[in-house]
Formats: sequence, C-alpha cells, structure tokens
Amino acid sequence: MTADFLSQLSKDRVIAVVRAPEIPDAAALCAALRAGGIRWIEFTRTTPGLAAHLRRAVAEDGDGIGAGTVMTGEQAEELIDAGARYLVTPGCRPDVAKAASAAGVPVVLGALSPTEVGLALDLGADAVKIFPARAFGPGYLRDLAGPFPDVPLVASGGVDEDNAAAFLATGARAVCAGSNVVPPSLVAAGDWPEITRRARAFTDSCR
Ligand SMILES: O=C(O)C(=O)C[C@H](O)[C@H](O)COP(=O)(O)O
Repeated sequence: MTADFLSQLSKDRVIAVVRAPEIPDAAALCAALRAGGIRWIEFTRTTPGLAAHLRRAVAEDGDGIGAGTVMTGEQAEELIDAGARYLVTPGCRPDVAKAASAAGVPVVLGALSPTEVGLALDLGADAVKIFPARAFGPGYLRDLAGPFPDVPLVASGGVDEDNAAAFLATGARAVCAGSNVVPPSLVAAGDWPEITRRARAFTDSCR
C-alpha cells in the first residue's frame, strides 16, 4: 500500500486540505475538487463532524480521501474506521504513526527541522509534511533535500498558485492546497463551481 500511496501521490502532486466549520455535502465538495483536477482530499479534524463527513465522502468515492490534523492514536483509529485512506499530522505524533501502521494505512507526519524530519522517518512516516512551509519558503525544501534526498517531502501551509510550482521545483514531492483553494466561506456556501475553478487554477499553476 505504501508504494502505491507514494507513487500515486508523486504523480498527482496536490492534496486539498479542507478545514471548514461547515460542510453542507462532503461528497459534493470532493466532486468539485476532482472536477478541478485534485483527487487527494484531506479533511482536517478541526472540522466539526469529521467522521460523518468522511463516511459521506467515502460512500460516494473513497479514492484519495484522508484525515488530517490527527493528534492521538484514538483519533487515528476512529478516522480510519470512518474510512480515511491515509492520515496526516501537523507534527511528529508517535501514537498516530503506531495506529496507522497497525491498520496498514499510510501516514504523513508533520515536521519542520532536520531533527523532526529524522524523527518522522524513525516513526515510520510514508512521507514527511513540512509545515508551515510558507514561513521558510521553497529554498528551505531544497536545503532539506540535501541530507534527505530520498525522503518524500510535502509542502504545507501557505501554499498558493504563486508559490506551488516553486515548492515542487525545489524538492517537494507534493503540495497541500488549503484555504487558497478551499476557503471555509465557499465551502459553507456550497459554491462548488468556484471551488472547481480554484482547484483548476491551482493544478494548472503546478504544471
Ligand atoms: O497541520 C495541519 O493539520 C494542516 O493541515 C496544516 C494547514 O492547516 C494546511 O496545510 C492548510 O494550510 P493553508 O493552505 O495555509 O490553509
């Protein structure tokens, strides 16, 4: 599963991160993102009713659906049970890594410094999310790729149409598109055409 996860992520290169207080229809949101060329969709745990949203999204099409901002082993188990196909954390979370490994689900652990990247690898991360990427910029990923040439790095936090290509060019295997593509206000309004438009603009900027 890990090899499939990585090879597909390396090909698609964009994960949409949904952090929204209100989601009228998670399946419709996923369809809107896919129509704009994004097939990896991470629903974050700060979203109320996350497990129910995951179940709704996965019932329609589970491909590429994951859970983010996972902090504990218990949360990991609940979200895997709700259908998450992979887990993402903001930082190195050993219990999340353990629960993901026990369930055979890929995990992307968050890190910022070289020490944390090393820790994430020790914990069995399938990929390492560099967060917050905007604070250090694309050049920082190039620097990290020196000592960690084979580590799949994912740039997250403040990635937009203007800097996504630079992050991908300097060493990110994939980038996360959060509030730039999926702003909470558009999600709450169910403005799927605008979300599709933003997803398309973002994926086009990555070419
Ligand atoms: O750590 C987590 O759990 C995250 O999901 C990190 C950020 O919230 C996302 O990367 C979205 O960030 P923006 O693109 O700036 O909206």
